[in-house]
Amino acid sequence: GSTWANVPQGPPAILGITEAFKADSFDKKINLGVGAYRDDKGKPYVLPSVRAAEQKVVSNNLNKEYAGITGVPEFTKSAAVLAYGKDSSALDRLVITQSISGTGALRIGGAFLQRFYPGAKKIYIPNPSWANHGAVFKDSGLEVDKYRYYDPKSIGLDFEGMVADLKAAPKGSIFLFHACAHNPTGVDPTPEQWKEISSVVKEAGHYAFFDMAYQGFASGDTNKDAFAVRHFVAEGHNICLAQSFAKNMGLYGERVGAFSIVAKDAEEKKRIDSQVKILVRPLYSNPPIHGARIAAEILNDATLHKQWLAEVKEMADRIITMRALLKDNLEKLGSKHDWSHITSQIGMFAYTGLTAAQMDSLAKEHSVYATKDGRISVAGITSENVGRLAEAIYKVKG
Ligand SMILES: Cc1[nH+]cc(COP(=O)(O)O)c(CN[C@@H](CCC(=O)O)C(=O)O)c1O
Repeated sequence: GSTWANVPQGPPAILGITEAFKADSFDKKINLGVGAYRDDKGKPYVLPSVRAAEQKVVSNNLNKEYAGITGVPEFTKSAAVLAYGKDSSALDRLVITQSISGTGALRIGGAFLQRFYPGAKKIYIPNPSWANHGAVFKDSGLEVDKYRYYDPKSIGLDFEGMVADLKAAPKGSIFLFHACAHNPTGVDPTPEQWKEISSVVKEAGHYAFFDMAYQGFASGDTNKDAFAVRHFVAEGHNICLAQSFAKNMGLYGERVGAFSIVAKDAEEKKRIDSQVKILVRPLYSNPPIHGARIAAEILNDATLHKQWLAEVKEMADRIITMRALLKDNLEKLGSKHDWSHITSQIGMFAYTGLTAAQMDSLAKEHSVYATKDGRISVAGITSENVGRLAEAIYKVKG
C-alpha cells in the first residue's frame, strides 16, 4: 500500500471561505471572511508609505546575505520602540527576535515557554480566540485551556467571568491576551478593566503573553493600542509579546513580525537571548529580509513614519465608518435589534451575534461569505455593498 495510506483528510482551514467566495458567480458577492484590509473599492491596499519605503530599500542596492538568527536589527530595535514606547524601562532588558509574522512570533513564544516556563506547560487563551491560537500552542507542546472572555448575551466582554477565571487558575499560569482589536469579537477591555486585570494577574503570579497583531489598526493610534502592553510592563510584569506587521503595514505576504521577552535585567536578557537563538536556528535559521527592511525604513525615517501613521489611521477610520454605516442601514430597514455592538467593537472584525445557520443562509441565499462563528471582517464592507449587506443580515435575522 501507499506510504501515506494512513494520512486522514483534515477539515478546511479558515481560508476555505475564500474558496467558496471565488466559486460564487454572483457579481455582487461579498467576502467578509479573511482578516485582510480592503479599500472602499474592495481591493487590497498597499500603503503608499510601504511603496515609498520599498523604493528606498531597492535603491540602497543592499546585498542578499543571510540576516542573523534574530533578523534585521534596524527592524527589531524599532519594532520594540513601537510596542513598548521609547522611554520604556523594558528596552534595555528586552530579548527580541524577528519572526515569520505574528504566527511565527506566537510559535517561538509557545516553544520557548514549553522549554523553559517554570510552571505548568499550559496556556489559557480567551474564549473565543483567533482560530489558529489553539493549534499554534498545541503544536508548541503546550496544553491549551480557555478563559471566559465573550458574553453572547451582551455581545460584549464577560469581565466578571474573565476575572473569575484568572483568579481560579492555579497560581503562576500562562495567559494569552489580545493587546487590542480582539479577534474574532472586536471586544476589548477598557483601560480601567486592563488595570484590574493587571493587578489580578500580579496577585496570582500569572505570566502574561500578549498578541499584538493590530497595533495602530484598532484605534488609529499606535500608542493607544499599546496601552495594555505598556501598562503591564509599567506594573512590573515581565511579559512576552508577539507583534505582527501584516495588518498595520499591509505586509501580509512579506511575513513581518517580532517576538520579544522582557527580562529582569541585562544578565537575564543575555541568558534568554542565547536560548531564543538556539530555538530559532533549527526552526528556520534566519528570517526573510525584504519585508523587515521595508518596515525598518518606515519606523526609522521620521517622514515615512509620520506618513505611515496617517495611513494606518485612515484604514482604522474607514473601518469605523463602515461600522456606523452598517448599523444605520440595519436600523433604517426597521431592524428592532440593538446593533450597538457593531459600533462599540473595535478593529478588523465585528462579532455580529448571528448563528452558524444564519451565517450559512448569508452565504447560500445572499452570497455574503464569512466564518460560521458570526465574525465579519469589517474591512470587506464598502459604501457600495453596505446596503445589500444590511438587507441580507435583516433578511436572515430580522
Ligand atoms: C490575533 C491574531 N494574531 C496573529 C495573527 C497572525 O497574523 P500573521 O502576522 O499574518 O501571521 C492574526 C491574523 N488573523 C487574520 C488573518 C488570517 C489568518 O487567520 O491568518 C484572520 O483571523 O483573518 C490574528 O488575528
